[in-house]
Amino acid sequence: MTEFTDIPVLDLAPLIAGEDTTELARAFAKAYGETGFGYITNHGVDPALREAIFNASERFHALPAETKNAIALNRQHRGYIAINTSTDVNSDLAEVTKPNQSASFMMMREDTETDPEVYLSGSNQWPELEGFREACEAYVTAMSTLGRQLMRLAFDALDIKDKSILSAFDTPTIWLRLLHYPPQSPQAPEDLYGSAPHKDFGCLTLLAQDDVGGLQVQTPAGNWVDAPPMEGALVVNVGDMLHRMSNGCLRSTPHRVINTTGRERYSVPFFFDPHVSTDIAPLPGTGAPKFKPLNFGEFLRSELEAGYEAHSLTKDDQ
Ligand SMILES: O=C(O)CCC(=O)C(=O)O
Ligand SMILES: [Fe+2]
Repeated sequence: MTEFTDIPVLDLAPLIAGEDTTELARAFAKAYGETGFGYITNHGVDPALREAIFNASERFHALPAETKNAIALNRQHRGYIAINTSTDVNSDLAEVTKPNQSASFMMMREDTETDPEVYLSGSNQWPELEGFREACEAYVTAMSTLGRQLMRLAFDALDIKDKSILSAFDTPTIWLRLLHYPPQSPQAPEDLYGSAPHKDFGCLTLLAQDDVGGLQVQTPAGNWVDAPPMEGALVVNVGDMLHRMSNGCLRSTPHRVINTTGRERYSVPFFFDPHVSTDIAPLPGTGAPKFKPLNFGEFLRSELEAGYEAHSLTKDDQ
C-alpha cells in the first residue's frame, strides 16, 4: 500500500455543475484507493445549513443532563449517548479499555412506523429544543443528496457499468451524529481518546468539523496524519461496506480523535449507507471477489448490539 503524508483535496465543482467528471473520477479513485480520506470542496451544500446544524448541536449539548438523558440511545439506535458511556468494544485496531471522551446525539431515518421486518426502522427521539429538528432534517436532506452523488462518483471511479446498486440508496440507512468533545487534559493517559481508533463500518462518511482540530488518519505504515479543519470543506471517508463493494479497491482507513487543544470541539459526521436489506458483495467488474457477500442489516445487528449492550452496562454503572 502507498504511504501518504497528507489528505488529498477533491474539487466537486464539475459534479455539482453536471459537467464532465472523467478527471474527478480519476482523482477519486486515486485518493480513496491510497488514502481512503479526502477533503471535498465546492460540494454545493448551503453554508447556512452547516451553520444551523452546528448551532443546533451547541444548543443541544448545553441542555441539562437530565433533559438529554430523557432521550438516551434506544434499541433503534437513536438518541443521546452521554460521555463516558461508549466504549469501542469492536475495535480490533487498538486495545480500547476507556470510554470515548465525547457525547453525541444520533438521528437516523425518520420512518412513520417501526417495521419489525426492517432492522433499525423507526422514528427519532427529539429533544424539546426550538428549531432543532428542523435544522437536523434540512441538513440530512442536503447531505443525502450529496451522498447519492458521491456514491455515483465512486462507482464511476471503479468503472462499474451496471449502476443498479444505486437503488439501494433510495431509502438509505443514515446517521447524523452531533458530537461534542470536551477538552482533554494534555496529561491524560495515552489510551484516552475523544474517539478511539476505528474504521467506519458503512459506505461513506461526510464529516463537518469546527475549527478546533483533533482528527487523525492512520497511514499504512501505522503513522498518524492530522486532518485539520479546512474552511467550507467536508472530510469524506470510505467505510468497510464500500471497501467490500469495491473489492478492496477503495480503502476504509482507521482514524481517531484526540482533543488536547484545551478547547471544546464539535463535529458532525453524516453516515450514508444502503438500505438494511442490501447484500454487500464485490461489484461485477471489480475482479475475482476477495470478500464473501453479507447482508447489511444482519451485519449491523451484530455490530451494534454488542456496542449497545456495553453502552447500557456502562450507563447502569453510573
Ligand atoms: O469527530 C470526528 O472528527 C470523527 C468522528 C468519527 O470518526 C465517527 O463518529 O465515526
Ligand atoms: Fe469514524
